Amino acid sequence: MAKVIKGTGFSSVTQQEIEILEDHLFCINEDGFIARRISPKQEEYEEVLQQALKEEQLIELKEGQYLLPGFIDLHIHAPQWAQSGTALDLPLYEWLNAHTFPLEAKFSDIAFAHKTYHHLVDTLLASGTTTALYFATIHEEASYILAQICAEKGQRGLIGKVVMDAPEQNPDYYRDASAKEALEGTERFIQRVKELNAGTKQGVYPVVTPRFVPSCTDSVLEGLGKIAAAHDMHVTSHCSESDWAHDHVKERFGINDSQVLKGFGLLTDKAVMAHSNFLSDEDARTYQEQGTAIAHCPVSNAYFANSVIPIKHFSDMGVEVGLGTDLSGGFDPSVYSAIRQAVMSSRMLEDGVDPQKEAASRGRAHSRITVKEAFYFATAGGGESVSLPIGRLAEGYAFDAQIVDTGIEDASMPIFDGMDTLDDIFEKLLYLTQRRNIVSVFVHGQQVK
Ligand SMILES: Nc1nc2[nH]cnc2c(=O)[nH]1
Repeated sequence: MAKVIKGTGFSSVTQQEIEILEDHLFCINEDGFIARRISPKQEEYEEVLQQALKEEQLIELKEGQYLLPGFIDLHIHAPQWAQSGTALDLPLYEWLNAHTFPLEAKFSDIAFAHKTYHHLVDTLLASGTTTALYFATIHEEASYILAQICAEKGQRGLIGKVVMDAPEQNPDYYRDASAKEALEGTERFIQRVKELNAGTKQGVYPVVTPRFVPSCTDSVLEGLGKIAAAHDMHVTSHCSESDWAHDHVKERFGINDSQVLKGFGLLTDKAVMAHSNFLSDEDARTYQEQGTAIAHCPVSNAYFANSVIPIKHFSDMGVEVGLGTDLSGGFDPSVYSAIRQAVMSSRMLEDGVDPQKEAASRGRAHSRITVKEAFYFATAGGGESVSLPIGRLAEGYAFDAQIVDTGIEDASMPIFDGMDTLDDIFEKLLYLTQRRNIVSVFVHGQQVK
């Protein structure tokens, strides 16, 4: 073994159920995977513990520290980190044109890309995000720099060079010159990131990334579908996010966003579609059949979605679900915030929000999710969505983890006199953890914080 971690951890079994791994040994092999998970009841516990001590491989959690899987952010716009926390009073379409496209255009400047992306990846790792599915920009060099920074700093990155070639929907100063150039650039980017990945332990992956249907011509969508199939690539995009985006696609094609994406070969089992708020049941069944996942972005949805997604309903239909921060439509880089908002938004959908209405007709029944379900989305669900063995503290999974210290000075949690069960502590961890509480982070067995 390369490392043995001793401590109490929490990991999802199903969406509703977690396992509490009290005082377990997590044995990490040279390849960065959890080779063995040993409970104190097992015979070999003491022997493995003593051996790890002797070989100086033991990392022992202190009193008040707990182990959680690293979080998976399924939807984040890396360049938008530079404007996080601003401009959220505008609707999506105006926000894109007035703020976001001008900002993203600046990533033709390599020095600016370096500065922003270093800062972002450090921030995410410090916040417990061990895997991120990124939108970069249309620029090949800046997008590649993001992949290099993930590789260097040890974050598992899935990185999309954004494609947006439709002249009517994108400004002249920020769009692909033609479908042909966009497709050639995507092919080159895929090859370069694949080569980079060959020397990277935790994995960096190129992703086919049409920004969203409104910003793409038919020919580029068709070409991207072919590239995704030819290279068996991850795919990501936005789908049916707001009234405007959803209706725009319906007017152009006469069918829903998701059916358009499917027609172009972009709804695959390695596809992750951000938002997906306005899916019909038929669309959700298509996701389920195709193995396509929803990146649920509850913070950003509060600003741009014009609705609350019935995430419980879609998840019960068997659609894979993970969480996204959606920087900077969402202002907070922490997946903890996404977990909290996912629970709160689902409660508001269930109860309804207009006090002028009768309670019985105010909300949508059976919509709430628990914090355990939101934790599942942030970990195991995210792993399933990108078809990688990540998101659980279980044998055969990559050791991606965060150690949370509940007693850290200035951020200690209200845990007194042995009153709390480990179930209570799990909930407190999810609701009260701040960045300062996250004292160590591991990706693929390597300590990165
Ligand atoms: N939230 C969000 N939605 C989009 N739709 C197209 N582009 C974007 C974006 O950058 N953010």
